[in-house]
Amino acid sequence: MILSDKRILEEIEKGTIIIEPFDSSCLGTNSYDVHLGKYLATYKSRVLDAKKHNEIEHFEIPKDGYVLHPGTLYLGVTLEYTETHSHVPFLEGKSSTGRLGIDIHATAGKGDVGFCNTWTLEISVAQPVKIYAGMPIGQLIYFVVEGSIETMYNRKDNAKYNNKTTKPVESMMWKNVF
Ligand SMILES: Nc1ccn([C@H]2C[C@H](O)[C@@H](COP(=O)(O)OP(=O)(O)OP(=O)(O)O)O2)c(=O)n1
Repeated sequence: MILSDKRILEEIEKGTIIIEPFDSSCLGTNSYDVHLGKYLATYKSRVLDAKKHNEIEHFEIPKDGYVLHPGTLYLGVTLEYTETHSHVPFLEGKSSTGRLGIDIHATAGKGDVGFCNTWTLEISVAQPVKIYAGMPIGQLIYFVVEGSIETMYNRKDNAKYNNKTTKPVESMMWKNVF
């Protein structure tokens, strides 16, 4: 089950969902529109190694926009900081960004109950496209979770992406043992 607009508002009033900044005009019928934060990042190395810490460099999107090109993975970040304490949040694209050939996540759209942070976006494009800080970039949808939870994401010792930040965060796959 996915939360409706009214239900998302009720959860915000209860404090089980936090979205900062929040603007009720960003509520869709059963979603909330999120926006592109001002920082992007790219990996320093062209060849990535899943076992190693691949470092990134951050840069600010200029006021008059920044052109993304195919063949490069850009890490972006939502302007919105979110907390979700009782539902499973999912980050999805928007039809309007999809129609510009912009993908906002490579494979990971799911969030965890207890996730408290901005969302890192794994952005790739089908053809060159100029993007702007503050543009609508995706939407959050909230699923009802079935069953009780033993360990919330923000209580997990090995939660990799819960350190509060306004910048995109690189892959922490290197912390996995394999
Ligand atoms: N595009 C995305 C998708 C998810 N997340 C956040 C919300 C999730 O709660 C958190 C962890 O996502 P995953 O469980 O998919 O990631 P991992 O399994 O790699 O990390 P961990 O071991 O910390 O669970 O990252 C994000 O910032 N950007």
